[in-house]
Amino acid sequence: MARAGEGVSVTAEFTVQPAHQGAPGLAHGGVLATALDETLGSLNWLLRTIAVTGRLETDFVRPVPVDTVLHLDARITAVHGRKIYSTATGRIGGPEGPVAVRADALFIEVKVDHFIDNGRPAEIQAAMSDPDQVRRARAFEVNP
Ligand SMILES: CCCCCCCCCC(=O)SCCNC(=O)CCNC(=O)[C@H](O)C(C)(C)COP(=O)(O)OP(=O)(O)OC[C@H]1O[C@@H](n2cnc3c(N)ncnc32)[C@H](O)[C@@H]1OP(=O)(O)O
Repeated sequence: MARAGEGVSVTAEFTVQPAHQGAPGLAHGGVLATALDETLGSLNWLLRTIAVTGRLETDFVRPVPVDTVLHLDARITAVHGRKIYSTATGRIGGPEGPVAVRADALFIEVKVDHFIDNGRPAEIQAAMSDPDQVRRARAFEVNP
């Protein structure tokens, strides 16, 4: 669950589950990168822009144990043509706790055809025929 903040920003929390571990008892870096990517990606909804991740540069600053709540904070830093630049931090021990992960991202605006042309037809068809408008829109955002 992500919430709009001041300016073009969002905050979110992600709880590291046992299924997310890489080294014993610690979050896998790829899962943490996914949490950052998802939080950064939700910023584009505030701009009402359809965009995909072109570049995601991640710093892993501290190990994140299983059962930890990662407090995510993301904001847009610049928009230039189709390019949307954004940055995010993930803190542990609370929203003001130490930074465990951070990322800088570049999202590229695309037409909805990006998904229709490149996605698997069965999933595209299922998403497009969902009578719930909100679910239909969000189906393109995150895998169920
Ligand atoms: C309906 C709701 C949808 C919600 C989506 C939520 C997404 C969730 C987050 C994700 O995980 S998205 C999935 C992972 N990402 C991808 O699958 C993207 C795969 N890559 C592509 O499809 C294409 O590379 C891409 C659409 C990103 C760019 O191809 P284009 O041919 O449209 O762009 P082009 O090459 O013309 O580049 C446009 C500008 O962006 C720049 N650019 C593109 N990719 C870049 C890159 N990787 N690094 C730096 N710059 C990049 C490029 O230099 C150029 O800059 P300039 O305008 O200044 O010339």
